[in-house]
Amino acid sequence: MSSLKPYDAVLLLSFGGPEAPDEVMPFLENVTRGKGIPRERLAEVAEHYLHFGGRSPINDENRQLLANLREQLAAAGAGDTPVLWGNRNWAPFTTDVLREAHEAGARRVLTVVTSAYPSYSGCRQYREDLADALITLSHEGRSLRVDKVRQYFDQDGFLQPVADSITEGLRSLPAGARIAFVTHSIPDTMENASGPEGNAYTQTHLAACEAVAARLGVETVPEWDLVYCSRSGPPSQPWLEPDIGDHLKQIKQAGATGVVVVPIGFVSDHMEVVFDLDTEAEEIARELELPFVRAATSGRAVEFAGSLAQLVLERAAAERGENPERPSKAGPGAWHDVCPANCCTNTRNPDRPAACGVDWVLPIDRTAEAQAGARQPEASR
Ligand SMILES: CC1=C(CCC(=O)O)c2cc3nc(cc4[nH]c(cc5[nH]c(cc1n2)c(C)c5CCC(=O)O)c(CCC(=O)O)c4C)C(CCC(=O)O)=C3C
Ligand SMILES: [Fe+2]
Repeated sequence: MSSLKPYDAVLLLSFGGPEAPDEVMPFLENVTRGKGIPRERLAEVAEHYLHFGGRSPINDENRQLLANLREQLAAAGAGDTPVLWGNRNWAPFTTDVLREAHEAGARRVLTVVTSAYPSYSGCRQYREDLADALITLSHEGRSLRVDKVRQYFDQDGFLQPVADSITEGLRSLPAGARIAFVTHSIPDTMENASGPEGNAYTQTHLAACEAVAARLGVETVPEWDLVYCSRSGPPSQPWLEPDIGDHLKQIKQAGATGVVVVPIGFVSDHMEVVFDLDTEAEEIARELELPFVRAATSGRAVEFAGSLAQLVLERAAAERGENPERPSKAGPGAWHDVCPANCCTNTRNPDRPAACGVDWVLPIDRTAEAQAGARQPEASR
C-alpha cells in the first residue's frame, strides 16, 4: 500500500516551453491568448527563444526535477505512486496527462506546481487550467478529483540552495557588493489581488528574501533589494518596478562594487533567467563595469525535490485525517492547502472556474444538481 493514500498519482504541473524554432510562435500564442499582450512584445520574446535555437530550457529543467521528485518520493516509501508531468502551454498538456492517468485508473491526483509564490500567474491560473482539464474530461465521462500542495516559498529546499549559491558568489566579489533578488514583474492589479488579502506576491517574496539573507554564510549581510524582470503588457499599464536593468544602473551610481543577481522568484533556469538575467542584465552590468554573478535557482537541487516530496506526504497525511506538521521557514506561517474563494482573483474574468479551491464544483455536477433539483417536485407529485 502506498503511503500517498488517498492519492493515486502526483502531477508536476509547469508552464511548458517550445523545443524547436517552429514551435515558438504557436507556444507564444498559447501563452498570450486573451491577455492583451502587444504584437511587438510577442515578436521580441520570439527573438529571445530563437536566440537559443527555438528551445526553451524549461522542459529539461522539469525532466530533471521530475526524476529527482520520483527519487525523493521513492526514498520516502511512496515509489509505487506514479509521478506525471504536464504543462499549461505546451506538450505534454495537462488535459492529455490527466486523461492518461484516468485511463490507468487514477481518480485522485495531487498536483505540485513549479511556482513557489501566490499570484494569479503562479497559482490561480494553474487552478483554472486544472478546472478546464477536469471539465473536458468530465464530458468524456471521466471523473477525477485534483488537489494542489501549498505554496512553497518558505521551504528549506527552496531557500537553502539559493543561500548557498549566494554565499559562494559573494566570495568572488569585492567587499561592497550587493544582492539583487529578482522576480517576474506582474501588473499592479495582479499584485493587489494576490493572496486572500492582496499584495501576497510581494509580501511572500520579501519573506523569502529575508529568510535567504539570514542563511548566508557571511559575516556581514550585504545590502539587498527585491527588483523585477520580464515586464510585458502595454506601457500604459503599471507593472511592478524597478526593472533589474535600471536597478543595476542605480546601485552602480550609489557605489556598489559588484552584484549577485538572485532569481528568487523562479524555480529553475528557464528563459526569463537565461535571457532576461544571464543575457540582458549581464550585458548592462558589463557596460557599467559592475562585477556580476548570477546565483543558482533551486530547481535541480536534490533538497528542493526533497522539500516538494515532504509537502506531498504532508498533504496526503492531512487528507487521511491525520495532523501532520506544517513546517514554514519564511513569513508568518504555512500557506493554505485549499485556496479560499477570493484568493489571487482573476481580475479579467473573476467568474472563471478554478479547481483546488473551496468553491470548486465541476460545472457538470452543478448541472446535475440543478436537474436533480428540478426533477424533485415531479418525483414528489
Ligand atoms: C509571475 C510569473 C511567473 C513566475 C511564476 C511561474 O513560474 O509560473 C512566470 C513564469 C514564466 N513565464 C514564462 C513565459 C512567458 N510569460 C509571459 C507573460 C507573462 N508572465 C507573467 C507572469 C509570470 N510568468 C505575466 C503576468 C505575463 C503577461 C501575460 C499574462 O498576464 O499572463 C510570456 C508572454 C510573452 C511576454 O509577454 O513576455 C511568456 C513567453 C515562463 C516560461 C519560460 C521558458 O519558456 O523557459 C515561465 C516559467
Ligand atoms: Fe511569464
